[in-house]
Amino acid sequence: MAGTFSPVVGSLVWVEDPDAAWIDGEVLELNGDNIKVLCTSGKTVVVKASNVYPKDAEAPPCGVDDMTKLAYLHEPGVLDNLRSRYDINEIYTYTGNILIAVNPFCKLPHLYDNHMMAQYKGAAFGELSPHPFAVADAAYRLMINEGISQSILVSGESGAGKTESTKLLMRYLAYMGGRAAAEGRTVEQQVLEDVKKYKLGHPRTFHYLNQSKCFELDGVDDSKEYIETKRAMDIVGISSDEQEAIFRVVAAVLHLGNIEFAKGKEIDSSVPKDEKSRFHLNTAAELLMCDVKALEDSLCKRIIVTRDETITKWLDPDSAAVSRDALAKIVYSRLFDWLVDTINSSIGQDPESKYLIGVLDIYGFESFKTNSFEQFCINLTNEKLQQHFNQHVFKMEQEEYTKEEINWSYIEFVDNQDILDLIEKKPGGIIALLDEACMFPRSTHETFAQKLYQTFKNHKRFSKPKLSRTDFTICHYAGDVSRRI
Ligand SMILES: Nc1ncnc2c1ncn2[C@@H]1O[C@H](COP(=O)(O)OP(=O)(O)OP(=O)(O)O)[C@@H](O)[C@H]1O
Repeated sequence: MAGTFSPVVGSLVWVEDPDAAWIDGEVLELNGDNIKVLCTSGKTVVVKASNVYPKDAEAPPCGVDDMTKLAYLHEPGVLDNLRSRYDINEIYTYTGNILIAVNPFCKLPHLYDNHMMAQYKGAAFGELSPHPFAVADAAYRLMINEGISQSILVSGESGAGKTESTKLLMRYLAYMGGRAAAEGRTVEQQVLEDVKKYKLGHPRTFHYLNQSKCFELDGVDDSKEYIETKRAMDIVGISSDEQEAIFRVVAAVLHLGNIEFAKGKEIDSSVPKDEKSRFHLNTAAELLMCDVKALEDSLCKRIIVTRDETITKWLDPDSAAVSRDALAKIVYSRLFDWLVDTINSSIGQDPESKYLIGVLDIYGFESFKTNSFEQFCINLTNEKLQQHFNQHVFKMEQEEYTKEEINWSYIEFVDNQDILDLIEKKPGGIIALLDEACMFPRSTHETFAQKLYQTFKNHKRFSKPKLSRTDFTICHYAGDVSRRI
């Protein structure tokens, strides 16, 4: 866009600013390739003509709810529109059928209540203010009326608010297909009964909860969240007996975490450390409905089954603590898996079903000073989705315009294919190099680092890299490769 725009004296423009990202101003002088701009901040800057973007003087001060209505759909125009809307507490904006959400970093309960869901039910897309409920409703209606499965992709950087948006989408879909919850006792009553039944106390007293030393968050009311969680479980059809079992298991995990061990009578053996540890052991067994001696043995002993015999080995206190944490993790993880299965079948996921709505909430793009291999994989997935998005949205839309004979100008977008090639292309791409390096012992890692350095150096986006070979650090030879660029 900047390339095709020829500013004249008096043009309103956007110029890049190191602090504010973009700042608007008026062109004062043109001098060959350079132009002088008087910014609204009062400062005058001289910039390359190819680096300024036109500003729409007629843009409404409160922004537009669908950015396809903008005169110029370029980065400063999009950001300015989102900021104008954010200033009037409008965090959602459409770009066609894409919903853009800006993280409000505060609770906005009035936006998401039952009344809101009722309003969006069946409303034509675009008729009401942009909202995740509108996206979910459109997907639901398309699936029901056209008999086509739907996908909703939620993407964005880490912490942008994807999971919150996903929860809203799921809440709306559950509302469309679920049933209402029954409320009885007051919030306080219910929370207190719980605390009592599961022998729980303040989070500060539980090892698994007190590591961060953060027990309260501004704007988060734990009792309300608890009731919300129970209500959500009611909505997806988890019975009260099952809910009771879920809370019992979670409480049991917390009690397990508080069992400490001391040396026992036998060599290298262990026993619960004191009365407090015994109390937590007994409560965990009670909540898990298992024999307390069997639970103690499972923590303090290891049974090794060989072809000929079964050997019981005592564990020392440190090993018993490891065994305790492993048990807590596996119980919690099984509970999680059970919840996913139960929710899927409760909300009617039927393996025979012809259609479905998939909601993908991916890990957000992350960039730290030192990135782990996991972050590298997360970022690759994001790059691949971006490529899919580019091809699907830009290509498809532009084909549609051509078909309809609509007068349009080609929309420029940054093609990230070169990044994907750098990572995935065979041979010579980072993954291929990693594969190669992981097959050989540590001694080959210097060669690997050299090849990786060369790959970056040859790459067009890094053709003048401010990199040195020591910027590539390789951790274990089993394939855990840390990347520092
Ligand atoms: N619509 C919203 N209303 C209120 N708070 C929000 C909203 N969206 C995001 N937040 C706040 O931002 C925080 C981070 O959001 P969230 O966990 O959804 O990010 P994410 O994009 O899923 O991050 P990651 O990729 O790291 O998982 C939330 O814990 C919440 O405090």
